[in-house]
Amino acid sequence: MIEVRGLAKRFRLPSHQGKPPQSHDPRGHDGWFHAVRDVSFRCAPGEVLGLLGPNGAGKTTTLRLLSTALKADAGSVVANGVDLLADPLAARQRIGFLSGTTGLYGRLTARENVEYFGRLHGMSAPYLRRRCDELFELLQMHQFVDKRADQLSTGMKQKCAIARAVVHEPQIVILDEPTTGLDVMSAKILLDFIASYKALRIPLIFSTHHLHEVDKLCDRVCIINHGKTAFHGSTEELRHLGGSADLYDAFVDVIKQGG
Ligand SMILES: Nc1ncnc2c1ncn2[C@@H]1O[C@H](COP(=O)(O)OP(=O)(O)OP(=O)(O)O)[C@@H](O)[C@H]1O
Repeated sequence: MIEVRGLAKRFRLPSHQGKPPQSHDPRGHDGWFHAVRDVSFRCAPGEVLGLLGPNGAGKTTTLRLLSTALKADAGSVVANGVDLLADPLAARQRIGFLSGTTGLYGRLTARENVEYFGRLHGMSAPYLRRRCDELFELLQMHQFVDKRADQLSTGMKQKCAIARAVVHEPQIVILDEPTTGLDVMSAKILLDFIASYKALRIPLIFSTHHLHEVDKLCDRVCIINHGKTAFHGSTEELRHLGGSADLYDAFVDVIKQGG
């Protein structure tokens, strides 16, 4: 179980920038931009949680706080009783994090990129080999696994980045917009891969703009608007929020209500 409570993060606005980045955005004041103001949600073993919200809502910042890539100003992230914000090393061992910004090593092959991260996590050679074979099979990477990363297509790179993020068999998986840039067949492989975590009873959190992915995969949803949790509940609760049983309508309602 991962439980996130009252997460907050602000960034200093450049001194020449009197106004917040979006002038209608209530988050910029006093020389700071409060990107994440109060985000709370939980994800239990066997659940997939979808993190939704308009562009700039604070999804990536929230996920970077969870992964300890950024230091939170307030709030807590507790996983199986361990306070991850207080113990970033424990967090990095427990969490597999796919970020939209971390590049692969271009001169290494896909296989070498994944193996390198496995070794950094202290995996033994036979265990690492077994785990890589399993991941390359699940993500259908065999055709390009020995190609240099700088020669891979966008979708191939994304699969490689995901394999790298979860090579150490983390207890919690966090993926920032994992299907971005993937064609239909690759997206299907990835969605099946995400779904497989339910059977493993490993909480998986992913951000997305695609409501059909939420419909297909998510047990639970957190909608962030202007840096705050505007909705948190089961996908079924969200679906019936507006009475139309349509996720698109419900999402729009939550955002229009100003969350
Ligand atoms: N390092 C930073 N310094 C200043 N502002 C930042 C920084 N990182 C993010 N922000 C601002 O915080 C807000 C939230 O950004 P974030 O990337 O978390 O949004 P998002 O919900 O992931 O958006 P998208 O759907 O477009 O990916 C944005 O207004 C962004 O400009």
